[in-house]
Amino acid sequence: MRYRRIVAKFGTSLLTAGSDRLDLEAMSRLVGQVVRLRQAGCQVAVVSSGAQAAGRHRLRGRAATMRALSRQAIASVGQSHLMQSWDELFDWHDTVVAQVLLTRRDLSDRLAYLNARNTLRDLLDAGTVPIINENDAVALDEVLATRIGENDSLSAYVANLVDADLLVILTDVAGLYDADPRTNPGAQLIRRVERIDARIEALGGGAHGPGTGGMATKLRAAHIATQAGVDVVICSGREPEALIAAARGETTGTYFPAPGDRLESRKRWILGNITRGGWITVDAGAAEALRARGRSLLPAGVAAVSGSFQRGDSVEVRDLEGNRVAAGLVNYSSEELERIRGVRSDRIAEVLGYSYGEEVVHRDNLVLL
Ligand SMILES: Nc1ncnc2c1ncn2[C@@H]1O[C@H](COP(=O)(O)OP(=O)(O)O)[C@@H](O)[C@H]1O
Ligand SMILES: N[C@@H](CCC(=O)OP(=O)(O)O)C(=O)O
Repeated sequence: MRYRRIVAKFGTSLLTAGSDRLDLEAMSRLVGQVVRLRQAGCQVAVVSSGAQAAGRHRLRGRAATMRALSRQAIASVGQSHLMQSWDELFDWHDTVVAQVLLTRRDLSDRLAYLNARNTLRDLLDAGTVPIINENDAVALDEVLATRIGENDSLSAYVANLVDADLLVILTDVAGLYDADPRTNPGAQLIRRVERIDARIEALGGGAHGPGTGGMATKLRAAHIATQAGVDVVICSGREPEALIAAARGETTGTYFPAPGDRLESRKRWILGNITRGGWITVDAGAAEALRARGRSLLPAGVAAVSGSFQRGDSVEVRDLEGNRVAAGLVNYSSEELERIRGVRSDRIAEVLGYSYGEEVVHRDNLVLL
């Protein structure tokens, strides 16, 4: 496979296959592909829509209950059915799934963001398939800031969150056309988009069926993800091997290559956001481990903590002479680090009463200066 860590987004229109309920056959074909990717050594996180559709179907024949419930409440009814279906289908392949429900607030709050990221990475590293949806029940419409509102954008945020190499948005059309193919029979499929500019954005129409955002929100998602260095494919999930083909770099849909590489954009972010609040001084052994051996920074190598910073900040690392060694995203605040500096990693939980992992800065989140 060309890509290793993949986020696959399944839209309502695909999961219901044009009906008014979840289509287990369509879902099981997707499951088969995810399992094969896992066997090929890929990590796959799924963003699954379909809770509202499943909820409406569950409540069919109960008109009064349906009328009394908001869309969010209907999604809560459907989410458990949706998850049960995924769980059973993956279980046939001896694959464990995990439900993760997110809101916009979880992505904008730094602590929640880091916790979600750690949980998702743990789930992927352990070989499970996280299945993510928006937590519709608490993502209130009235409080606009807490709701993403559609899963195309959510899938782009998740791709960033787990540091994916590829985001595949699987839907019920073959990809991006130069006009909405439902209303323009002569519309042509666009195979590759180098830059999502206003001309491309103008092509994205809305949804006609059970879907929420249509092509417009898929293009927005593609823009978010490619800017962060993640390649994106929009393709038809009805094609039997669509997800596998995308992971091989051979999609028959629309391919959006990211303009820069993922690491570069991440490094740019780390370097552009170094906090002025404080810095970490490391001993000679740790400085050498970072500079020459590409290692993570562990608490045992931390000699001193200066100033104040929060978990998740980009913090400068200096050697005992005060020379700059690196900058990186810290897993511990300055207060926590003060308590665990010099301590062996396996004793972090004993000292703090909890642990955010054995590294102060993971090498993936570190840039040498
Ligand atoms: N330029 C376009 N190219 C392809 N599809 C388009 C375009 N503009 C609008 N669409 C519509 O977008 C729909 C897919 O979005 P949507 O129904 O929200 O799917 P999903 O449920 O997978 O998110 C297609 O069925 C199509 O009618
Ligand atoms: N959380 C909602 C997501 C709705 C949504 O974004 O649908 P879609 O446009 O089909 O991906 C649900 O599960 O129904």
